Amino acid sequence: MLIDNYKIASPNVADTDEAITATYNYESTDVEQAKDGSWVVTPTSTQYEFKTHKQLPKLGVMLVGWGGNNGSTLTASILANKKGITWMTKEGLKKPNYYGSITQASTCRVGNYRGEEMYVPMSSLLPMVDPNELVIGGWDISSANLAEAMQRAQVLDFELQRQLVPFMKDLVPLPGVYDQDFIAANQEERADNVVKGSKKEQMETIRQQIRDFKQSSQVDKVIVLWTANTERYSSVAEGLNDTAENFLASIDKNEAEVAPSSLYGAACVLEGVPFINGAPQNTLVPGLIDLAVQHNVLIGGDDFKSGQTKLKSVLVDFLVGAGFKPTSIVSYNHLGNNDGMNLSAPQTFRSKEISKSNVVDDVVASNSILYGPGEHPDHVVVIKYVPTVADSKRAMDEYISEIFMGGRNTLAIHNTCEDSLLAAPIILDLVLLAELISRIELRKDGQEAFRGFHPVAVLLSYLTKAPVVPQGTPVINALGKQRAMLENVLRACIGLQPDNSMLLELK
Ligand SMILES: NC(=O)c1ccc[n+]([C@@H]2O[C@H](COP(=O)([O-])OP(=O)(O)OC[C@H]3O[C@@H](n4cnc5c(N)ncnc54)[C@H](O)[C@@H]3O)[C@@H](O)[C@H]2O)c1
Ligand SMILES: O=P([O-])([O-])O[C@@H]1[C@@H](O)[C@H](O)[C@@H](O)[C@H](O)[C@@H]1O
Repeated sequence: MLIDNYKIASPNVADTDEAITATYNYESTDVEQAKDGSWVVTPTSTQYEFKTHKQLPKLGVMLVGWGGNNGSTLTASILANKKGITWMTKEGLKKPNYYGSITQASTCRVGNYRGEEMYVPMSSLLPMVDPNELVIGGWDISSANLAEAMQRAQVLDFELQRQLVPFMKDLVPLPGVYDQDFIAANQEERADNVVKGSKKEQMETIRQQIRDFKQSSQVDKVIVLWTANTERYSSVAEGLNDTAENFLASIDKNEAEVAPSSLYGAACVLEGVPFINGAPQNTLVPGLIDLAVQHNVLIGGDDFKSGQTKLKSVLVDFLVGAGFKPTSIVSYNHLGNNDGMNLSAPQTFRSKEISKSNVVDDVVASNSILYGPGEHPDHVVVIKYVPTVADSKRAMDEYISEIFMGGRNTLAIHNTCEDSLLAAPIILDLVLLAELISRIELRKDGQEAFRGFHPVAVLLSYLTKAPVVPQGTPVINALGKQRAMLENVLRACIGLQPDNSMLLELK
């Protein structure tokens, strides 16, 4: 049963007009190796205090690549939800929704009432910005307005598009920073709306555009998210982008190897604006991460985890967790949108191949019963550009696993859907959760001052194929663990322990 009108009755939770403050016992373990080589696992309990500020900002979102399939689809969908626009289709009347968003369409278990499992919307756990109130803007190297972009994307039903055109035709992307060396050559014909000048001048232009947007839209906060084309990887080198100082110096020196996406990231950090990378390239080079940490500005990424890879991070976790040994994973897909066209170039495909391939590493490494040192399933990723299917991506996967007594199990999966209808709600969650995270402070027992989370927003991992994590911390790709990490931190902020599924009270 779903309940959305509830309160937490706990002596450890104080809920005032300004903030929700919760004292929380964090139960974990400490693992040490004894002198004789044996291992000792010691349960630990650490007291944390969480403070979540409740004042919701008028939130502005600036999308890099606003005129793309994802950007135009998200903009259209928020307008349709906000205005309650319905549309007729051959299957009947359709209503707008936010399916595919965990904040807007998923629930969390809070307990059992007289034998019935009780759930609450994830969005009710802590005060969260209403997506219908977002103010959206952004950049695109294509000058097409958002109505033209929506039509170009061929994602939404015609009857819905027709009703949205009046609300979108006057939304025009800001000129973007374009460097043909970083995306496929086939994108050049699209690039009629670009910022000229040196890299330093381009970065300063982006900074000014952010300030202008904040001023003109009268928002309290801005979050910038990259949903522009996938770039090739940037080289990472000492003296180039290994530290904040070297990274900024490289921009000053107009260093060719500084990618447009990293320029947007630098502009955001210097403006104190969170920056999230929804594509697979290594935008967040070490120097940019260092800059974000120095300025304590939230950054996150990489690459929305939307469909084929999201399923992979569940399926391999299930197989290995069940004691089966995946030995071959082949992921093929074809799509016909501009993303697919951009990915038809080897250098941009390579960026995507990396993010789609590394997603099983944590699960494989978790089971040395199945996998010897350095052993890994065969893993192949293929992406082909087929214009006819447009945004309706066709994904075909084959998983072969060794099972009991020399047996073999083969799973063949076919998955078809508009890629942008998977990505748009993920963009929404990234933005809403990044804003929420920035309002949460915490302190550990005995520490005086509250502090924010580490600027590298590992809590966004559920939404990304290749989570960027603070240096020296593990990369978790298994979807269940990623979701648990996020939900349990939100639960801790209202004094609730993780839902451990033990149901001891019923046994
Ligand atoms: N399911 C998904 O759609 C999905 C999942 C994961 C990641 N992604 C990534 O999201 C990104 C967007 O996907 P899409 O389908 O919307 O692609 P798209 O090609 O339709 O949109 C990208 C937009 O970015 C613009 N652009 C390119 N370089 C720019 C720059 N430097 N500055 C400003 N604008 C720029 C392009 O003109 C285009 O309008 C891609 O990188 C894709 O790999 C998509
Ligand atoms: O579905 P998924 O693997 O999460 O991600 C998608 C890929 O399958 C597709 O090839 C690519 O074009 C999209 O940008 C997205 O990355």
